[in-house]
This record gives sequence, C-alpha cells and structure tokens, in this order.
Amino acid sequence: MKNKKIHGNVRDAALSILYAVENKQAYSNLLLNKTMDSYGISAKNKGLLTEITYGTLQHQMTLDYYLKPFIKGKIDPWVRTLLRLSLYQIIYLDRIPFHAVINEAVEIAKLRGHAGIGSMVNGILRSVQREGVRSYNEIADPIEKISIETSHPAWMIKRWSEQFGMEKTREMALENNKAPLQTVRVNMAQATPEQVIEMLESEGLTAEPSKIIPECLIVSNGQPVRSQAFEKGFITIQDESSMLPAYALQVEPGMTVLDMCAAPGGKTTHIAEKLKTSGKVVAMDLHAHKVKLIEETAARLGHQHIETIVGDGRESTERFGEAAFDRILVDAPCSGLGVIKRKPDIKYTKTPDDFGRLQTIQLALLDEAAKLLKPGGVMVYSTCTIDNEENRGTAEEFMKAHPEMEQIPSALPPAFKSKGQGFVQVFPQDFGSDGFFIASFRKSTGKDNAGS
Ligand SMILES: C[S@@+](CC[C@H](N)C(=O)[O-])C[C@H]1O[C@@H](n2cnc3c(N)ncnc32)[C@H](O)[C@@H]1O
Repeated sequence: MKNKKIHGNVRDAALSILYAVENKQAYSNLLLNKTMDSYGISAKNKGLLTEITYGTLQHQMTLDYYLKPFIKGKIDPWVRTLLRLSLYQIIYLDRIPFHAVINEAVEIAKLRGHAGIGSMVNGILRSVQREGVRSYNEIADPIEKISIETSHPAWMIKRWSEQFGMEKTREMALENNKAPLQTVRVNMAQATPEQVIEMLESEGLTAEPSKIIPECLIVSNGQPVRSQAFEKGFITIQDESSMLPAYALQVEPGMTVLDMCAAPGGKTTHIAEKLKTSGKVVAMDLHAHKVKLIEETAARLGHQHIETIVGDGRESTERFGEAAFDRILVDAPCSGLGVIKRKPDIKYTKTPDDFGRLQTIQLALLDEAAKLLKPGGVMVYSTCTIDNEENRGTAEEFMKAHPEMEQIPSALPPAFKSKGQGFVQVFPQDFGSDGFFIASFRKSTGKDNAGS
C-alpha cells in the first residue's frame, strides 16, 4: 500500500487504522483518536469513522465469508481490508448508497495502489451489488455457523459453548457486536448523582442512573470525558462491571488496602472514595508509565489517600511484610474476553494458549496477596474475561493451595445478590456492561474453629 493518505477522507483513515491493527502495529482504540487528528477528520465525521472502523473489525469474519466467492486468486491484504470496509458500509449502514461506497473505494484503490487495483475493486463490488451475498444459514456445523454469523473465531465459540452452552454463547457473541454503553462513576466525595446529571444535561448530554450501582450513570449524546463534570473531578469514566470489586472488598474508613494490579486506577480511586476521609489505598502496578496515569486520575479527583508504587505484585511481601493489609484487590492481567465490545481486535489476537499462561501469573499474584492479607481480612480476585479455566479454575487452584482462605459470597449491590452466592460471572448480555468475574475470600483468624 502506497504511503499516500487522503487528508480528511473517512474511508482512507479507516483503511489506515484497520491495516495497522491487522499488522499488529497498534490497538484500534488507541489509534482511532490519533488518526482523527493526523487526518484532520471533521467533528461531524468522527462518529462515522468510529462506526466504520469498529463495525468492520466487529464483523470481519462475516465480511470475509461474504467476499470469498467474489475474490479470484490472491489479493494484497490492504485491498482485502478496503473491500471489507466497503462491504461493511453496504451491508450494515443503510444510509450510504452503494454507488457512493464503490466510487470512494475505487479512488482509494487507485491512489494507494494503481489503476488495475481500482478496476479489480470496482469489479468485485459491482458483482456483489448484482448478485448479493450468500447466507451463513448455509453452514451446517453449528459452531462454524455462530462463528461466521457473529465473527468470533471457531475455537472461541467451541470453548464457550462447552463451558456455558450454545444458546448463551450465541447471545454473548451477538452482544459483543453491539456498541458499548458509556458509563461514569460519580465521585461521591465531591457530588451527588443528581447534581452530576444536572451538570451533564446542561452541556447537552443525557444521563440516567444505573439500576444496579448507585454511583453509576449511563451517559449518551456526547463525550463525558470532555464535560465540566469530568474536568472538575466529579466523575470517572468506568464500566459498570468494574465498579463491583470495590463493593466486594467491603472497604471501611480507616482501613489499609492494597490494589495489587492498579493501573490506570479506576478501581483504586473507587476504593479511595469508599475509604472516605481516613485510611489508605496502596496502588501498585508493574509499569511506571501506567502508575503515572493513576497519579493523574487521583489528582483530578482530589483523592488524598492514595499511595502509588511501581512494583511486581508477585514479589511484594518483601516490601510490605506479611499481614500488612485489611483488604487486597487482585484485578489481574487477563485474556480480556469480557471487553470484546470495546476492543474487537481481541477476538482475532487471543489464542487458546493464553489461558494457561495467564493462570500462572494470576496464581502467583494471589499467592503473594494471601501472605500480605491480615487474618480476618478480605481479598478479591477479579478479571474482565469470560473463561472458566482462567476464572473459576484459578480461584479453585488458589483455594486448594490455601486452606487458610475461605471463599465467601461477594458483597455486591442488591441487584447482583439474586445471582447466586458463589463465584460471580457477569456476561456482557446480562446488563450491557463488560463481561467480568469476581471471587471473594476471607483469611482465617486461626481462631475460627476454636473449641470444636
Ligand atoms: C486489568 S488491568 C488493571 C485495571 C485496574 N485495576 C483498573 O481498574 O483501572 C491489570 C494491570 O495489571 C498490571 N500488572 C501485570 N502484571 C503485574 C504484576 N506482576 N504486578 C503488578 N501489576 C501487574 C498491568 O500493568 C495492568 O495495568
């Protein structure tokens, strides 16, 4: 692909993002804003660029299935990407006329390649226009069919259907292709949800209270990150599921809390809000540049009770000594299959080998946390993934190795309580929030069985 970008052009900008993502040069969510600036995309077209980029990624395998009968021989990967994003607009965005999509694609193909590629793109898209695309209902194998229908790799659909059943898997995969909800957490130390709703609405945004978490608002019609409420430290952008661990920890003022995998600090700052005016949360992360993000957010929100540390959670007893914390959160690095809605690239980059590797890291972090926890203290293990080996499997392995740790029901807001007392697995289709897992444990005081 020639390095000839078309300034201000939404489709060319989408092509350059998708091409970089495919070549593993960057993640789509990080690249999108950068590309909007470097291409000078107008405010009015930013939404369209986001829609085409994410939509094409979300439906990539379905689009390839549709395109396959029309592509004869080998084509350059960037031309395939251009065809995908063109077909995405034709199939999923009914407001863009066929001929406009084809004309744009041909112009880009000529400029980025040459006239021959332009006429090939023209030929393929015109054939699609004439003949229509085949249906995935033709696929006999049920796993393969859901895989193509929802554009998730077959191994992932197979794995989920073995763990959760076919129906739940299809529901989840369809949900993953929807736009994520925008939610914010109100900094209750600074404002009430009602005050924040008023502030956001005065700037033209729409906000409504969540039905599950009192400090959570669901926002639409704008970007809360650009609002006055954000600038003044009254809100944090956070998914609703990610607000659960601070509840499960049962934090009380005056406690000393360790957030072992803390960056960028969404849960650290929530814990700090629950500490109110006394106590401390130690926010640790392996990467210095990420710890900076925690510090920036803590400063914006005006939190005084956060201490940040760059370090490896797996080696932290030496630093703090045993039994140093009342509460510990291990919001572990994970495979992220619960956040596919926000990061569709995850579908194509993860492999089945990732789960075992991540379990090893997670167990090492949990082992260390068990040493650091005071007797009677509570620790929470959470991930934003959907996989039984990684979530439940890790929690069970941990319990086997730690008879001093008792699994306890997670202390979640009432709407969650009805969902059972054991491990908590939130599916993306449950509340429209991220897929998430929580397990809570209490450390024995050594006196628990006294007298028996
Ligand atoms: C799921 S993210 C944490 C999100 C964070 N709790 C929040 O709510 O904003 C996992 C974090 O673990 C960090 N991490 C990975 N390995 C680690 C280790 N051995 N010790 C400490 N942090 C680690 C990563 O850098 C990453 O920031």
